[in-house]
Amino acid sequence: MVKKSKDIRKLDTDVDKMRIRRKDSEHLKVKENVFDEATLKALYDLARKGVIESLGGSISTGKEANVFLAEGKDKNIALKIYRISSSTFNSMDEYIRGDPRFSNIRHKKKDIIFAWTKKEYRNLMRARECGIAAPRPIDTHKNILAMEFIGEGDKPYPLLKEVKLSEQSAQTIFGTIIHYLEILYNEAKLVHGDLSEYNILLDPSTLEPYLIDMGQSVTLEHPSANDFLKRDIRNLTRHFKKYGIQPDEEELLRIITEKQRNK
Ligand SMILES: Nc1ncnc2c1ncn2[C@@H]1O[C@H](COP(=O)(O)OP(=O)(O)OP(=O)(O)O)[C@@H](O)[C@H]1O
Ligand SMILES: [Mg+2]
Repeated sequence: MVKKSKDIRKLDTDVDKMRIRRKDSEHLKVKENVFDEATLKALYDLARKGVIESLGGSISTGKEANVFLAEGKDKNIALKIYRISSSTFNSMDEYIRGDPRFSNIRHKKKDIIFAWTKKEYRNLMRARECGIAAPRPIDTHKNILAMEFIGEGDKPYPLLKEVKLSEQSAQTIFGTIIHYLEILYNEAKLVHGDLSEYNILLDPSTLEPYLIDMGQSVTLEHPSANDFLKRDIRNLTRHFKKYGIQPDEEELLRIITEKQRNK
């Protein structure tokens, strides 16, 4: 039998704590369908590499992925684990097909999910490199993305959706987000593609908005990039309307895309 390192044994205990029952040495029955055998193996790999020291609690259970708090090298990290049995993977396929960076992947379900996870890693990296506030990606392996934890202590920052703002703060935050969209478009050459009050975390003390959930973000060559951008703008203006912010969506689109059009 392969000897397990201390860290991995610790991970084992943590996984047990999360009510994963060991059926036999080969099969592990999982809570909420998160840790199938391949995912567990991927978690072990990341533990062996020193990326994960222990697993914390669940932060979120989404349509395609679960997010967990984890302990990384002397700091908290967020682990986004895409479900291999995701039912919405057909829509992932659609986003990846139009993206030239992924033209050579075999279109097998698992490969698509792994490519999607890598895509989120790269998108976050590109956004960060251009100065956008977004979680710093730490590592990606199979269906797991390890990234900087955006929060205070063990508590993630609230979603923009959950925060009640003064009109003045709302105006500032809206301005920052539009500025980020412009940088994302012109420098990172990306469109977020699922931007809304659900995919922005807000630092309550500095009011810095962090863009998250960039798996579906596409490069400008994607045939639907401009439609996605229009939708992102529409979602944002819809949310900010309650603070009396009512910009012309066409005008925002023009501002964000201006530099590219003049090239
Ligand atoms: N880096 C992070 N730090 C802290 N909390 C995070 C981080 N990333 C995600 N979260 C939390 O987890 C939630 C879900 O994350 P995210 O939006 O990326 O996935 P999702 O919406 O479940 O994705 P999908 O809809 O594609 O399944 C977020 O709303 C946020 O509360
Ligand atoms: Mg989300």
